[in-house]
Order: sequence, then C-alpha cells, then structure tokens
Amino acid sequence: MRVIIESDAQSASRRGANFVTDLVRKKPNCVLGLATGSTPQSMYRELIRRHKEEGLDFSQVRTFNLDEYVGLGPAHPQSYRYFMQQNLFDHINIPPAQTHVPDGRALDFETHCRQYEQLIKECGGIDLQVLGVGTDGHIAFNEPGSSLGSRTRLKTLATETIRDNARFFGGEDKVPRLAVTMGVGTILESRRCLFLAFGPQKAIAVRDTVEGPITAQVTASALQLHREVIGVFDEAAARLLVRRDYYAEVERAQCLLEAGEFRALGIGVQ
Ligand SMILES: N[C@@H]1[C@@H](O)[C@H](O)[C@@H](COP(=O)(O)O)O[C@@H]1O
Repeated sequence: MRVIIESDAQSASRRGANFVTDLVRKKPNCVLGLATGSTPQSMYRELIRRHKEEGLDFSQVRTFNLDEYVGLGPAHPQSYRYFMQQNLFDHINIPPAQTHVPDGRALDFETHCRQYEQLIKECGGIDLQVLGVGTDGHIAFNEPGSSLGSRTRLKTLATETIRDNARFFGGEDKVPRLAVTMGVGTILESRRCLFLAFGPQKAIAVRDTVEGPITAQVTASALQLHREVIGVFDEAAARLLVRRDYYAEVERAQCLLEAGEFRALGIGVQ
C-alpha cells in the first residue's frame, strides 16, 4: 500500500481529490466507486469546487456507491442516495442515470445485488474505488467476520457501527440493522483504491489495516492483497503506524521520480 500522510484532513482531502481529478481528466468516461460518511465529504467539496471553477467535467463519468441502508428510500435524509445527491451529484454535471447506489428498498435483494455486480461489470469495472473505514476496521458495511471473498449482499450491522452512526439518526434504536453492501471481493476487483481515514478515532483501524495481519476481523486489512491501494491519512489517523518514517521516504522518492529527478535517487541516466 502506498501511504501518504498529510498534516490535516483538509490537505489530505485535497490530495485525495487530486487522484480523482487526474483519473477523470485522463479517462473522462471512467467508473468511480464512491463512499459515504464524514470522511470523503471535504474531498467531494473540493471536487465540486474544481468542477465549478476549473471545469472538471463529470458528464461521462459513471459511479457506483458502496452501500445503502435497508429500508431507507432516496428521500430519507440518512439514506446514502440522499447523501450523495446533497454532497456531490447535485453540484456537478453528472447525468443522474450514470450514478448508481444500491437500492435500500429493493423487493428482491438477491436479484438486486446480482444485478448491481453485473452492472459494474458491464460498465467495465471500477477504475478507482474511494473508501473510508469504520472504527472497527470495516470497509463499506463489511463488518468484522465478513468473508474476504464476499460479493454485494445484505449484511447485519455490528454494534460498534450502530453506535458510531447513531449520531446521524438521533439514537441507536433508529439506526437500520441491515445494509446492502458491496463485498470485500467486489472491492478488491477495482483497479485502484483510494483509502481515506482522518482523525484520532481511526488510528487503531488504520494501524490494523496497514500493518496488522490480514484478517476477516478487520475487513479493510484485505486491502493489503490489492495491487494498487493509495492510503491518504491525516497525522491523527496515522499516529499508530510504526513505519511512518519509511512511508515518508517512499513518498519522497515517488515525488522525485514523478519530477524526473532520477539522479537525486542515485539512478543513473544516460
Ligand atoms: N458504510 C460506511 C462506510 O463506508 C464508512 O467508511 C464508515 C465510516 O464513516 P465516517 O467516514 O463517517 O467515519 O461509515 C459507514 O459504516
């Protein structure tokens, strides 16, 4: 995993936005995998700014969201479809038909989940999957114990997740108990992952994800098996990483390489 540590969430969000922007510019009809939650919010704000001020064009982009609460329709203020409209889609030039969020009110979830996977395939697969992480180390709603090969399906929320999300619903008893979520296996098939985590409450999850053993108890740790994950963290979330100095060294080399400064790295050029 490439680990980028920024001083604060604001600059980390800008850094994250750079990866999305580069892809959208290089491949205007790219497929983005999107996440909800407080983590990607300021990255989305930055993308909206770039759309409005710099003409970043989303007209051909297709998107697939990771998950949705079961029982919540698109007009429910806590549904992830509503979140995406408010925090991104309503402010950029993406045609609504090109945005996909699992349907929390599907009548037949088995069929819906199969079709969601099929649609991702038909669009050519996800080019860049944006991910946050739960305090218990879950990605999307793949709670501890989820199969690391899992596909889009229904999942029961863990107590920790219900507790974490109670603030949005005004009480734990109001949080839906089930969600429809892409599986870990689905996420691992994306070409690239942008894994974001900010704040001290994510420090343990980040440590376990990046430096811990690969385990279904921390489903984000499966990202260690992915060929191209970029982790962008703020200082607070990266605080428990043991190899931070090494990651900084790798980043320095990466920047020099991108700038073509091969000599500074001791690489001879003719
Ligand atoms: N299903 C979502 C995840 O996709 C998200 O990563 C996590 C963290 O949310 P936040 O970014 O608000 O901390 O919350 C939920 O569980």
